[in-house]
Amino acid sequence: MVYVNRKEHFNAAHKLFNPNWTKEKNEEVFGPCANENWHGHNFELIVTVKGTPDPDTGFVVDLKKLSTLIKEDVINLVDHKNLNIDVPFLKGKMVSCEIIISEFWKILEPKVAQLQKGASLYKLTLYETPRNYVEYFGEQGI
Ligand SMILES: Nc1nc2c(c(=O)[nH]1)N=C([C@H](O)[C@H](O)COP(=O)(O)OP(=O)(O)OP(=O)(O)O)CN2
Repeated sequence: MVYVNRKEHFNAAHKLFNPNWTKEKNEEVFGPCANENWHGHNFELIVTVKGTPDPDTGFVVDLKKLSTLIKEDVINLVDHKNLNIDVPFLKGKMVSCEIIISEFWKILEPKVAQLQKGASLYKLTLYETPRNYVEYFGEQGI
């Protein structure tokens, strides 16, 4: 098996805010991330696809096709958007990295499987800041 990676980026605004809590409780739990007038991040999304190289092309998956898929099905929906307001698949959800990455997985997993026979989505990695990032392998429970 070979693991092939494609990194994409997007810029987006959000706030971490539980509507069932008071403003004070949100500020206590989320700190500046609960700022009611939003804040922004430069996100990086790394998509890892697993498979065996095709004998004719040497590719597990064509990285150009993978990049186009990620951009059309995920990046274009979140780039320069307010994640709490503008993105239908995040509506009503807490927009932590954990929730964002699991929603990305639901979109990408079936589409990646169609790119090349035997190739499958292995892992997503989402950087919210250069120091804060999450990884998701599609395990259930979220
Ligand atoms: N488990 C999670 N914890 C936190 C999340 C998250 O999505 N999942 N998100 C945030 C904030 O949105 C944001 O990431 C915090 O930004 P910031 O504190 O500026 O980030 P840094 O740690 O990189 O900045 P430092 O200057 O190093 O503190 C918070 N928690």
